[in-house]
Amino acid sequence: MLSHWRSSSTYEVEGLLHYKDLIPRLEVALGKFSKMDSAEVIQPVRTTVPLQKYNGFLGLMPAYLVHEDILCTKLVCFYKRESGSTLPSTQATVLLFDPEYGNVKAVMDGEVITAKRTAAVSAISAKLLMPAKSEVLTILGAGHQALSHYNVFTETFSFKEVRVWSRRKEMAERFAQSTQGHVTVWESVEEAVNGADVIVTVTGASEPVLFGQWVKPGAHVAAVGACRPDWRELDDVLMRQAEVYVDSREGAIAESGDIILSGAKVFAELGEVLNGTRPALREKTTVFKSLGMGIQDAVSAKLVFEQWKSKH
Ligand SMILES: NC(=O)c1ccc[n+]([C@@H]2O[C@H](COP(=O)([O-])OP(=O)(O)OC[C@H]3O[C@@H](n4cnc5c(N)ncnc54)[C@H](O)[C@@H]3O)[C@@H](O)[C@H]2O)c1
Ligand SMILES: O=C(O)[C@@H]1CCCCN1
Repeated sequence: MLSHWRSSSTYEVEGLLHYKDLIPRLEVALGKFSKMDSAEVIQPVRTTVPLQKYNGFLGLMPAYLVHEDILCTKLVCFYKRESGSTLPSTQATVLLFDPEYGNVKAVMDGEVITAKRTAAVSAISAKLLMPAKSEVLTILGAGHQALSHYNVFTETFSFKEVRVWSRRKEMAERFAQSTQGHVTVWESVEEAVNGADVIVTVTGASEPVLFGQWVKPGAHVAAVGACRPDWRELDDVLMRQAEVYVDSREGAIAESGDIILSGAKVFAELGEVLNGTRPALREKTTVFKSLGMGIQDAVSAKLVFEQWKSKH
């Protein structure tokens, strides 16, 4: 049984979860979810307990994939941190159950799972929706998600140029150094996204940082931050001019400030595109609004557990 904690388990999970295994399983799970058949997938919208005093929330994210027999929940705390804070913004633990007996089979660190499965789903969105000839990738934000997105996007696609912007330039510089200089640092969001084919927003912002007037027509935006109904990363212009895709419609209309406050219509779930029931409008400007789903943690946890068992 995996029952280690924090740093050692982060390290352990890191070595057991690989994008090449994760991406196909996430595609299958997203497709099943979008069939809206409770005989296949049961995943309520995440329950959130606001921690106003600390500018954060506790999220409970249970899911059951019936045929795969994966019963799982993630417990995640997320905080909006002041610039310069050294406290972590996300801490998470994933519990994998034996669905027949109800016992917990494994307790694993959820930070790597959260980082990798979120980035992998953004990569799936880009595979489906980015312009056919995409050369420039811009990442807004320079934290954990920025790194996992950089890793999976450069592993999966061949961009000629990767740019980063962060609200603190030194963090963007540190990020660029960690990639051995394969990323260029930009002073302003407007300059960083100028001409970009793919833009990943992975900030802790609660007000828009990316404005539609700066985005090249036809570009694809994977919008990963702003996970509360009153938080924004994207402005109304972008939300209204783009075709909006989501991971879960139900989650998006309950939790996404970018969707709720702009009044933008959701065009499709990624799973609907994967199932062939809604089109991938690659030639249009597209936004994939990611909120994160329990099924994504569940398939990741199963993979980690399988890999761990094969080594013990
Ligand atoms: N969609 C999902 O499934 C999912 C999963 C995990 C995290 N997230 C979200 O992704 C975002 C990034 O998470 P992370 O783990 O990389 O966090 P992190 O704390 O490691 O990094 C956050 C980055 O955002 C920047 N930032 C913070 N506040 C900002 C502001 N007001 N304006 C501009 N930049 C700001 C920070 O400087 C840092 O570069 C968060 O909003 C988090 O809620 C989404
Ligand atoms: O789906 C998730 O895991 C994250 C947790 C933090 C806030 C946003 N969503």
